[in-house]
Amino acid sequence: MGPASQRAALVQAAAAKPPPGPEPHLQPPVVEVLSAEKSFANGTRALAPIDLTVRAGEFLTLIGPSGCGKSTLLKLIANLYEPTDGRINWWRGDFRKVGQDGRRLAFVFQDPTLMPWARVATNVRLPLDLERVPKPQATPRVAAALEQVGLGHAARSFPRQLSGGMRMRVSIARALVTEPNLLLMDEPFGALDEFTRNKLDDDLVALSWERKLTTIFVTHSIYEAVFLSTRIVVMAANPGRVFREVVIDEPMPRGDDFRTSSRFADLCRELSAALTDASIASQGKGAKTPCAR
Ligand SMILES: Nc1ncnc2c1ncn2[C@@H]1O[C@H](COP(=O)(O)OP(=O)(O)OP(=O)(O)O)[C@@H](O)[C@H]1O
Repeated sequence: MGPASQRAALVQAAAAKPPPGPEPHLQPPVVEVLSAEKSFANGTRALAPIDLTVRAGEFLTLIGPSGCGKSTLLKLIANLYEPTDGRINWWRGDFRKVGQDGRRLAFVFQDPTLMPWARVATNVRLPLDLERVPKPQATPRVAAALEQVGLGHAARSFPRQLSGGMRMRVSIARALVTEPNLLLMDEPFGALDEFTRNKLDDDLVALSWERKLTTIFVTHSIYEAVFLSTRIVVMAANPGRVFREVVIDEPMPRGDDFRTSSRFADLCRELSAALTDASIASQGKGAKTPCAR
């Protein structure tokens, strides 16, 4: 099966599934940010106290002017940074809960950061090698993760032989191979052309819905945020803070029908207005207005 038909199969499989069970607000919390704030050693106050609960199955997007602390908040949630004050709960406990009982977190960065000398399959296997998963168990998991991103045929290729979109798919496969339930993505498609980005957005919506992933996503794109998210948190800067929330109650999985609908256009307008307000609220210290894409 070629990548296009694999993608279509994935979208179809997702569409064939029954709708998810309880309402989003009744789902258990996966991440609770409890008055967490962050200042850096150089005195930059990146985040004022943030309160945010992300529930199982949500696709939550952080958007806001440059420097409002989206990446900092994501890194706090990934436990890559420690809050200066306040705390974060994962599955209602501290970070030791992560990794226990199948509760897994994976992070996808904007740069795919692949090992150039290693084949695609070896790149995807890296987290399993680090966990010392024996090769006979790791190999089928790597194959399954590559199939999921439509790259089953590219296992033996080297990163230099792949397009930018394919390299990003490898990076996503490397996250999926760990079978995460919490996926953190920091502007993963920001460097890609619009066509490739739309295709990856389509696949991500199908994947996260089918696998009931809880996803926290950072983007500068209004269209991408509306297309992917169940909820969007608009942040303001100076200091970084939650400014407004926009709920996208369109059913999953979504496709071009939604992308070309008047409802989509209305939601983009609503988010654009919220971002303009957030930019105004951030002004005074050089905050930039986000782009429309
Ligand atoms: N390691 C660091 N040391 C000092 N200051 C930092 C560090 N990382 C980020 N900052 C500062 O913290 C603030 C928030 O940065 P952050 O990268 O989280 O914002 P962002 O919203 O993700 O920005 P962008 O949209 O431009 O990627 C900025 O003022 C930034 O300069």
